[in-house]
Amino acid sequence: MNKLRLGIIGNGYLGEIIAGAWRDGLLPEYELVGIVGRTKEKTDALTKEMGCSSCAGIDDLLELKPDYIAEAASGDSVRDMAEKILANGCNLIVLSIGAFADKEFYEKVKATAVKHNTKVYIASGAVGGFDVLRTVSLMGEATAGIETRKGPESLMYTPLFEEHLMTDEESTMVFDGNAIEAIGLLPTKVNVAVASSLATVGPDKTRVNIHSVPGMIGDDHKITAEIEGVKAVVDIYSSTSAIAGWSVVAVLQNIVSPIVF
Ligand SMILES: NC(=O)C1=CN([C@@H]2O[C@H](COP(=O)(O)OP(=O)(O)OC[C@H]3O[C@@H](n4cnc5c(N)ncnc54)[C@H](O)[C@@H]3O)[C@@H](O)[C@H]2O)C=CC1
Ligand SMILES: O=C([O-])CC(=O)C(=O)O
Repeated sequence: MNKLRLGIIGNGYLGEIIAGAWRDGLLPEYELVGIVGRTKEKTDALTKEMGCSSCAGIDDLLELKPDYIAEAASGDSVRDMAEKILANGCNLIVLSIGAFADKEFYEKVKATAVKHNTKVYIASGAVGGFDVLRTVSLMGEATAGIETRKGPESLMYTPLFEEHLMTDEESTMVFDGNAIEAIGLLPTKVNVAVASSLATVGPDKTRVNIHSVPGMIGDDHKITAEIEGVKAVVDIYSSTSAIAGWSVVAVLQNIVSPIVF
């Protein structure tokens, strides 16, 4: 059987995890054809290791006729490339889901996918349980929210950081708003909030709280979706964001598996 052709956008931490899983034989139904990166030297080194093409941009990658592209780059890359990818008959797996907090863009992406018979897969990223969260949200007028806990160091260089957080002994709520506001303030750190909101009641209606927890390493995300008589809580702690890269590997396995989780 012909292998499905796989491309990756992003040559960083998560892109390397996806490529490494392919190299290590976890995705035998796929051929990794190319990786797009912004830094040529780094992309060349990674693609040499993988034995695939080094691509300077999305056009180079699309010339290789991929069936699936996994994005592990940035919100801007999704904004710039998603429609082009889908219109070229290629399916897209997204990690920088924050781009979809923009309803108009999200709707355009959906319409492009429908028109070209392609699909967008929202990877579970650093969280998960979208199946049950979505199920509960279908059952009635749900309320949904996500509470994120992280150490103060990981808030440095963001608008939420304040020096006292580094010496505080108690945890502090540093953000209370919706998923649109959250991704606006932290464009690379709360994709999980936007993904959870898309699975439930939408970015404008999903409540997001972020707590700075002294000494905490990694992130804990607790997502709740609730209607009268049913409550789902999904709580995921991870010391690094590697789980997000692995979630793309899980999507790619689901796509070819006779059993879908
Ligand atoms: N959904 C989720 O739960 C999570 C999502 N993420 C998101 O995944 C993405 C990747 O994260 P990491 O691998 O940790 O970041 P990283 O910074 O290690 O790697 C990203 C790489 O993509 C490249 N890149 C950025 N924009 C590009 C573009 N337009 N074209 C080509 N290459 C581009 C950068 O040069 C960089 O090497 C980020 O947007 C991050 O916010 C990260 C963690 C969890
Ligand atoms: O890794 C995490 O815990 C969450 C994250 O960066 C994101 O949602 O973008």
